[in-house]
Amino acid sequence: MRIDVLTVLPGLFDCFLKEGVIGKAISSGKVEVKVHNIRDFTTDKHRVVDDVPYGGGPGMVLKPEPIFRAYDELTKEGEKPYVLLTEPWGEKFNQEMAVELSKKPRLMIICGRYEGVDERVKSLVDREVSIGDYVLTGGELPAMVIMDAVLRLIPGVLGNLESLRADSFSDRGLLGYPNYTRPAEFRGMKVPEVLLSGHHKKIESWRKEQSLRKTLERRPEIIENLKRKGLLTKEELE
Ligand SMILES: O[C@H]1NC=Nc2ccccc21
Repeated sequence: MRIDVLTVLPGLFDCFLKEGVIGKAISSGKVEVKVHNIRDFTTDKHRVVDDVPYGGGPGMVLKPEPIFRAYDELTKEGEKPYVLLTEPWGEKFNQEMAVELSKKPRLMIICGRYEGVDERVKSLVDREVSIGDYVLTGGELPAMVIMDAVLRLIPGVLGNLESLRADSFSDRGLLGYPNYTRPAEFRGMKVPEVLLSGHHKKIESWRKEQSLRKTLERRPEIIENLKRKGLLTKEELE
């Protein structure tokens, strides 16, 4: 997969693209992420990327020209990208959308900023996406959240597919089970015996029960939803 990011703050992405799972996925060539500074697509001396809103009002709006110039330049060759715009009022990002986006061969993420982008930019956009009902200073962190959730789903990026399978939100949206590692007892807190038993069937059913219990406790609507769709087995319903 290739992702092109358009932003006025490219420096915010430096660590994200170098460290951890994402950093390895890029350095190994499994995925390609290019961050572009919208300012590099201005033509005036002061490299202006924003301006005051027509009709008055607070703050600044990202101008259309530099973004369109960047889009034209970056789509001259190769597959047309599926274009996202990070917006406070966009469609709520979730695991389902992450799975859908992970299947696209090429993405472009335009990072919203200031009081937003000129409305005409949206003629380039396939999906306006928000990561939540709170207002951030810009769309760069949302772009990183989206890339993190999407890139980890690309085959080969996460070493052990098992951890992908056991993820929260991936087994029918149930929350994940509790995890423990050595030592078996720490400050008086013991690891549940079943996990030390080596009895895989018992461990599996304990984990399933913990996952159902945690989901019922914290996100009852997920259980209700699965019940309605008949996606819970008889044992799970007990
Ligand atoms: O993803 C959004 N969630 C919250 N705040 C934002 C601010 C700018 C762009 C995008 C978002």
